[in-house]
Amino acid sequence: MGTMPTRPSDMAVQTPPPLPDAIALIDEANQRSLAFGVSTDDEPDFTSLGIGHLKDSLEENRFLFQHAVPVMETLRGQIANTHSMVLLTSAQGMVLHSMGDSDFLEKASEVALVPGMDWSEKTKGTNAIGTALTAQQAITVHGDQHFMRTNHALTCSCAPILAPYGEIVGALDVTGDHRSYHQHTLALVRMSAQMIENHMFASSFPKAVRLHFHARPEFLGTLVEGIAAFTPEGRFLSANRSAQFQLGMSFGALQAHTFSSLFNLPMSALFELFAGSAATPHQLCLHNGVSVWCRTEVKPASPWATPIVSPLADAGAPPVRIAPVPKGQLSSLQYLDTGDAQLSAIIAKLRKVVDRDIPVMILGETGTGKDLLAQAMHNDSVRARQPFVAVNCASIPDTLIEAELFGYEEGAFTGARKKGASGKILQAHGGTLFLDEIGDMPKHLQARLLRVLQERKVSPLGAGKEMEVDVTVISATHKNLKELIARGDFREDLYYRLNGLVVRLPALRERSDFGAVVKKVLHALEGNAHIAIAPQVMELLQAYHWPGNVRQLHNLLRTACVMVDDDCTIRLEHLPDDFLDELRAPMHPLAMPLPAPELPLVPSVGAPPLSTDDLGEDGHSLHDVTLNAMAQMLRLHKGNVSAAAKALGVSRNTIYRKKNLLPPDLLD
Ligand SMILES: Nc1ncnc2c1ncn2[C@@H]1O[C@H](COP(=O)(O)OP(=O)(O)OP(=O)(O)O)[C@@H](O)[C@H]1O
Repeated sequence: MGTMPTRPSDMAVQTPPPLPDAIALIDEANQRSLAFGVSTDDEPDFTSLGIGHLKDSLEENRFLFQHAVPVMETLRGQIANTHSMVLLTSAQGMVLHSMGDSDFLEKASEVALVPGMDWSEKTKGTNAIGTALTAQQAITVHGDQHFMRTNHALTCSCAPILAPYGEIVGALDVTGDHRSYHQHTLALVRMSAQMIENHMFASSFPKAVRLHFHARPEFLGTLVEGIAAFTPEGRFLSANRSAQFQLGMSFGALQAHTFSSLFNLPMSALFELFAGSAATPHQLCLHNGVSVWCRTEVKPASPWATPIVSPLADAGAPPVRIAPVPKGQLSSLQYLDTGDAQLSAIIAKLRKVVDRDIPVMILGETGTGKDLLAQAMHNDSVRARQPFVAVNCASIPDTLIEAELFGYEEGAFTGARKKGASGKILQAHGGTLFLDEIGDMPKHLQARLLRVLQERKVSPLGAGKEMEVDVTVISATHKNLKELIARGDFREDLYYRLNGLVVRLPALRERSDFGAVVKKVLHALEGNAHIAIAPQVMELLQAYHWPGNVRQLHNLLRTACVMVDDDCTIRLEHLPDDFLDELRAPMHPLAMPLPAPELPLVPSVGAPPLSTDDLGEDGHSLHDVTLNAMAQMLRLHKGNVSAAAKALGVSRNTIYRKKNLLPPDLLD
């Protein structure tokens, strides 16, 4: 390091103390920042790239964008109310898309954290986005670790995203107020980046032989399974991170291999093995002697893995996200009718309009089940076998929404794909078009949408011709459209076109069937229907105000189900810390003396960072991270529970309680 100043300010680093690896990365980044001529006192640069570049970059990164947005939405749900935002960037560090807490979004725009801005180290010095992209690894850059003083109020965790052919295509970042720092954020960001990678992988090799494998059969179909793609002749095409880890080889090294050199089996034997049922896993032996469970079936691990593409979708284009037909029990209006009088009345009304070509508008707070209700209506209609296409108007940037909705012809604009694209309205032909967050539809497109609804014809950009389209339209919003109309932000004629029947879903706190909803959610969380809830916890849950409604309940129960002990009962100690903290807060209406929290279950300072290969099952819950931290520490300490517990800052009993959830043979 020589005598070069390696820190951007003379202030001491505040919380969190960085891991040694991170210190080295930040030192190197600071040296690069100096070499680039960035000054610690530079002001945020709002002019660097501009909107023209953004449009081109969005078009260039369309595939990444489509697969990242649904994951970003999930991540946003997990970090809701933490004064943070989720950002997607290009491989060069340009912000492509952002979403998050509205109060923080406002502040973020003051430090140029908005789409179109460049966060490479060249312009911003050390920062999580630029540094993760340069160092090609996930990192948290906190407070005054940022090179520029103007960014010292931020805490940022970022992970690069790899394309199916191994190159970095972008980065996923969570940035927040430095006072809202949380140790789990980096692991969440890593898992989410890996999820995006797996979704891109799943839609990249439709004709290849895809092998899903893991040493433990229960991990097949989860975020941590290895996926490798081969040509039908057995030539290696690609492998995700977990596959590379399990096969013990980098992407580059794998390229010299074939299916038979990696799995000790000729390709023909693989076809024979799975001839009966591709869904049944079989055990194979890897070239390194490790035995793994495999399947070749392309099972949708998520809504994005095997999208239903309507006959009109263009052949060569990366598939768009089309909302999945939900699982059996989630599929009907009857399923959603769980005894609340308001909801029953709504469902009775909706039953009357199904198949009557009456546009339905669903109002309701976030997480009340608007999307689910729209899917239920579709599934109960004669259109059930046709596509259900969901468009979230809030998550598509203004610059892309026109092309996304209406489609475009070859060469319609700079960067347009060779064969053009059909657009989501045409993709919904014969089925249902669900326009979520319709209040966010840009004003200039409202008139075009109105014409489509009135004339039942679409003209893709640059096509110069109209195509007939037959869709049932369901829209939803949590905004007050009447207010938007009064402000001139929403067209009144479109409003009247969409509101054939308007229903307002009650907030969870207003519902009288809380117990039934809890049961339904536990049921929907596969394998957890048998889990009970202690009366004290049920009372607390019932009295809570649930700002995130059923989504929040779903997330909380999913976490609690992972934490339960052998008696399968959710007690207070199984609830997430942030939820208990909220209840403990003196200002909270339910504030009550709850037992003190256990120390956080994260690796102590100096412990190695979590590896994505050790991450938990569904990639959504903080407690998966907890289990993985435990597994990693146990491995590191060769199964010594005392040492692992000490490193994690928890009691030995905490680890023993999770014994059944940890990989076998880990505990001494
Ligand atoms: N009745 C229910 N039973 C089980 N799960 C439900 C129910 N209603 C909603 N959920 C779950 O809650 C979550 C949120 O539901 P959904 O996406 O339909 O809400 P939303 O109102 O459309 O939210 P947003 O306005 O934020 O888009 C989903 O995980 C969904 O499966």
